[in-house]
Parts: sequence; C-alpha cells; structure tokens
Amino acid sequence: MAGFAALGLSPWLREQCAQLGISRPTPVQESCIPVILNGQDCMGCAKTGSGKTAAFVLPILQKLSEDPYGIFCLVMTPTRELAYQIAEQFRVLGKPLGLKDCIIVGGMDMVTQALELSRKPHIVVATPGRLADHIRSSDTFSIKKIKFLVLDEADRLLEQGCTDFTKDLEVILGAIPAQRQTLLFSATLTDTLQQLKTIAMNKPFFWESSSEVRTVDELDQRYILVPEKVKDAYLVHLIQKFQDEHEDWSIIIFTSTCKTCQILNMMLREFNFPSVALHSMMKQKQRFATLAKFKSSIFKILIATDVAARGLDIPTVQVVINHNTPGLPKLYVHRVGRTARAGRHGIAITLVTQYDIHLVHTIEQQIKIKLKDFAVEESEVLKILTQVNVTRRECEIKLESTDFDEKREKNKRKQLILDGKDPDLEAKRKAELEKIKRQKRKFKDQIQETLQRRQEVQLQRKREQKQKQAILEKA
Ligand SMILES: Nc1ncnc2c1ncn2[C@@H]1O[C@H](COP(=O)(O)OP(=O)(O)OP(=O)(O)O)[C@@H](O)[C@H]1O
Repeated sequence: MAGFAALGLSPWLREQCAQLGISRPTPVQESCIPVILNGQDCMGCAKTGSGKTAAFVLPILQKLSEDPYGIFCLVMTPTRELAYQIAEQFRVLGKPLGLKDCIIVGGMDMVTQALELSRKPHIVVATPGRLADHIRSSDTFSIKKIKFLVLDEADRLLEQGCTDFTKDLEVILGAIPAQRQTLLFSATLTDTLQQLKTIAMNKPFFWESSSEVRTVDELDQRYILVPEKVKDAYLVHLIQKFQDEHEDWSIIIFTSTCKTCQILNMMLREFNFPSVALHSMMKQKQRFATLAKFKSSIFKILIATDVAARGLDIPTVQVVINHNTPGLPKLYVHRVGRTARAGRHGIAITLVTQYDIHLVHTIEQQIKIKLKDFAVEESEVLKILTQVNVTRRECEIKLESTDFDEKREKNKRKQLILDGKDPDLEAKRKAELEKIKRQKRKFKDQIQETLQRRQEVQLQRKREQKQKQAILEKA
C-alpha cells in the first residue's frame, strides 16, 4: 500500500495527518484522493469507519491551499451532529491554512449563521433544510463560485425518508455553479447510483470496496430472539453484563422512536446506569451537550434514534444494541457501523422478536453474512423481569404527565405542513394503516395458533394410535 506522498498530498498535509496518527491511507483514500486531486468527480462507497471523511477533506484542503478563497467548498450532510464532526476534521487538518469554516444547521441562531456566511468562510458544512432557508431568505452570501460540492451520506440525502431533503437540495443545486467538482460518499451508495449520477455529472470515478460483505470483519454480529414483553429485561441484563465485564466500554442503544428513546433512558437511569438520550425532539443545544458527554465518556451509554445512526465517529464505542430490528438493511449497516471503526473490534447485538425474523433474513441477505445467536442466561433475565417491567411502566406514566406527547404531535403537524401535507388527512391515513397492521398481526397470531393446535391434535392422535396398537399387540 502506497503512502500519502505517492497519492500526491503535500508535505504540510502529510504532517497534519501524522499528528492525528494517520500514517497510511486506507483503500478508499488511496483510490479517491488522486482522482479528486486530478479534478474528477468522485463517488466513494466504502464500509463504515474506513476513513471516507479524510478521503475528501484532504484533497479539498490541498486544492484550497493552492487557490484560497471563500466560499470554496460546500459540504452537505443529513444530520446536525455530523455537520459539526466534519467541520472539525476540516479545522484540525486545515489548521496551518488558517481555515475559516462555517456550520449551517437547523436549531441554531439564523442571524448569527447569516453573518458568518457573509464573511465568506472557506468551507461551509450544512444540513439541507437550513441552508435552503438561507438561500431563499438572504442575498448577503453567494455559493455561485464554489469549487467543490460534497454530499456526505449521499444516499440518505437523496432518499425520501421521514425527513425528505430532496426539495431543499433542489434549491441548493440551483444556487451553485454547474462547473464544479462533485464528491459523493457513503457506506451504502449502490441503490441510489443512478440518481447520484445526475448530481455528479462530470464522468464520475466510482470506487467501491471489493468485499462482498457489507460490514467490517472486526464486527461481531449477534442476535437474541426475545418475546416483545421481555425485551427490556434483556436490555438491562446485557448492559449490566457489559458494565460488569468491561468498565471502560461505551454502548450505543438504537431505538425506533423518540418516545421509546426517552422512556428507556428514564428507565436505565432508575437502575443507576450512566445513560443519556439523543433524539430529534430534544433542543439542539441539549443534543450537542449530550453527545459531548458521551464522547468524553462521562456517560457511557447513549440511547439514540436513527439520528445517530450515520457517520458519528466515537472510538470508545465497543457495543451497539439494536433495541428494535431495523426495517432496512441499510439502516442496520449504518447503526452497527458506530462500532468496530478504523480497524478496532466491536460487537453488535440485535434484539429480535418473532415478528421481526423476516427482517433479519433480509438484512443477512443484503450484508452477505449470517448473524450469530448471542447466548444469554435466561434465568438471570427472569430474575429481573418484573422489576424492569414495573420500572418501565412507571417511567411511561411519568412521561405521560409531561407535555412530551403534545410536543411530539405539534412537531409532527409542523413538519407535515412544511411538507405541503394536510395533518388531519395524514392522521386518518396513519390510523387506517395501523388498523390494517393490527389486523394482519392478529391474523398471523390466529394462523400460528391454529397450526399449533393442529400439530397438538396430530400428536395426540399418533399417541392414541400407538396406545391402541400396544393394547392390540398385548391382546
Ligand atoms: N488512514 C487512516 N489511518 C488511520 N485512521 C484513519 C485513517 N483515515 C481516517 N482514520 C480515522 O478513522 C476513523 C473513521 O473515519 P471516518 O469517520 O471518516 O469513517 P467513515 O468511512 O466516514 O465512516 P461512516 O460510513 O460511518 O461515516 C476516524 O476516527 C478517522 O480519524
């Protein structure tokens, strides 16, 4: 493997890398850095924790050092926390340049941001919604002359998921020059490749790691099959076990909703675990503070929604627990990728209920690896089951007495209106879908019950036949 010098990186940047302990390029860096330095568009699809950020930060800094001006580069990313992390990489590696960066994300003061933008920073790192708001409402800055556009977690930015970025991206793409270098990175680019090519139009170089398996070899991937009602007891048991055996390990627990995230955090706190929660219903400043506490290992357990699933680079994380099975294999890949980064080892455990087994099969098919069973002493779990369930119920009641649900409803309505949808109509649609889901589940349970009964009857018949035969033989 060649060193950074052979890739064409200047000595000052190599020195910066060395100071951060980055001495040899990773494969994605080795392949993409020369191409970017050569002026080509680039799409890099490499596994989680494989150094994709430096693969675009380093060549951009080199180009900036040759022709410094602002605004030189725009980086788009799906989450606010990730925007701060990327800006930090630019700042640390670009220190000798006296780099000026600016972070434009929702939840922070817009006036301050507008002022910073008007001061022509070299690098702008932004989430799409807030940057589009600035473009629509202000003419005190221009991104018409940027040299580089980077979409980090590019597939997520183009996905029409629960947060749809596509309209804001259209506004942003309309405000930047057609003549630019476009760099697209993610651990899961492949299914949005055609869409991405419409953004990186300049005959993009595409690099994908050759390995069939979508997750890193250093990651031990496990599952535990659990009935829904004992899931929390398993969770508490697992955390206790990891805390007892590995005092210095940090753990991320992923949940499906903000409410579950909040309740689980309250519950773990009741059991005196050092946990913090991170979800989109928290105020932005609180979100940053939470993450800072977790990153500095003051709190060793982070309970988060998928807002933390992508990109976050926290080397102390040794364990990822999926409290719910992710519905999309891609989401699974990103969640479990919060551990076992940059060659370190890690373990991911997914709690799977009987209704989610098909999801596990889909995940296994996509990532090309089978999850292994994680052995748990059930008797230990049973010992704490009642206490855990009672505590959870108490936490639910406590949360109900706050305005959490009300806030959530308001946020949802606001978002729907912003998306141009009718909140009442959407609520009706959702209720109908829930009804169908409940009916389906009931139907499934009924089928299972009938099958079980049939099996029992057949067994009983066989037993009776045997008895009859035995009597006949005796006679
Ligand atoms: N060449 C290198 N040698 C050693 N460590 C590196 C190298 N390049 C980057 N790193 C470190 O590896 C870690 C992971 O890098 P990074 O966050 O860029 O991963 P990623 O590929 O973007 O992952 P994800 O898909 O999860 O966003 C970081 O802490 C980074 O400093």
